[in-house]
Amino acid sequence: MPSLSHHVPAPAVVPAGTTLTIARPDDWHLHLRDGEALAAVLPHTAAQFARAIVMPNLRPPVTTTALAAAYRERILAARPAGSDFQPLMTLYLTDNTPAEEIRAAKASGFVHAVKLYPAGATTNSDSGVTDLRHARAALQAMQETGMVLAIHGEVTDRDIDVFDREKVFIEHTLIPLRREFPGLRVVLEHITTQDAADYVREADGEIAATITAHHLLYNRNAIFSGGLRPHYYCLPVLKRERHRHALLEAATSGNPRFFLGTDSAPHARGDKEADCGCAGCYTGLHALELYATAFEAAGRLERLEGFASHFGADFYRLPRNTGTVTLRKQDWVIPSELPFGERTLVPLAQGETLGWRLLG
Ligand SMILES: NC(=O)N[C@@H](CC(=O)O)C(=O)O
Ligand SMILES: [Zn+2]
Ligand SMILES: [Zn+2]
Repeated sequence: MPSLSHHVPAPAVVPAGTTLTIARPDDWHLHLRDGEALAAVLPHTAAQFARAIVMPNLRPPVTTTALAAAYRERILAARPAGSDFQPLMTLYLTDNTPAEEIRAAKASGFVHAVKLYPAGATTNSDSGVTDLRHARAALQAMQETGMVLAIHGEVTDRDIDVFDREKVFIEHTLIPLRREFPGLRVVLEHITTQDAADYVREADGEIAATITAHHLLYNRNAIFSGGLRPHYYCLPVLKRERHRHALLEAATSGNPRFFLGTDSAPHARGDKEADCGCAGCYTGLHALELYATAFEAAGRLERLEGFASHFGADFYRLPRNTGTVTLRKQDWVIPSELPFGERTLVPLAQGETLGWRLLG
């Protein structure tokens, strides 16, 4: 039986040829990069999603509404002919973000979230927040205006084991932050642990979480299967099977606090296959098909639409999309690499057979 060889096997339950039609989905966590990388990856996302929350971790980062406006124009200009894809912009929070910048972002109508990267946590996070005390004025303005705070939830302390950084962040940073700003609207991004799923399900106030396809399909064995596999390395890193299982349970539960965010994070092949390889999995090409594979394995395909097409828009207080997309149960082989400007890009599960295909 064809399957993704490093993902945890599960019986296919749907016969070949079956179709699944859902409302047009959105991606609530996406890296589009800039320049020729943007041009290479945007057509994939635009074919899959109506809108996406676009992460601001460019070099230099998108720290102001003016920079976000210019980036938005570059994305719109890079769309394939006829595409109505809409980028939803974000600002990169720093130690020095003034409250007025938050108010300007809110007033713009095109900035939908402010992103917290703890300094040093992940790709291009060196301008991130070193101590949340420095960001108090901005956080206060976010709470007042209803601006969403999107969080990369990992501590950066070198003494904390890399597999524990999300859990420790929730205890040491997120809970105190939400106690100080109980009205802040929070999305905990790309959750990877049972601890995060339990916290988001049970916490008071306005909180939600995005979940990637790769964290639903793989546990940390995928990184070490027969050798070191850099294309399965992302941050927060894949965790144990019990965590994958808890994430799959959350994503397919129908709870509107959990919704789709691919965290598709393209890096050129040579930047991942390196002495110090970059973190990030590229799923922009085949995100919906990967999610459908995970939901099918859980026996919950009927819950994909809420997760992919309804709950994120509701949380962000945006209208749900009109129109539909259709997936068909049909085998196809994921390309082994894709053009990426002058370089190449390796999609997640390259060369393997995927059992769902988005009809164009
Ligand atoms: N997820 C990743 O592994 N990498 C992301 C950054 C991020 O989302 O933390 C990137 O920009 O490459
Ligand atoms: Zn992140
Ligand atoms: Zn990301």
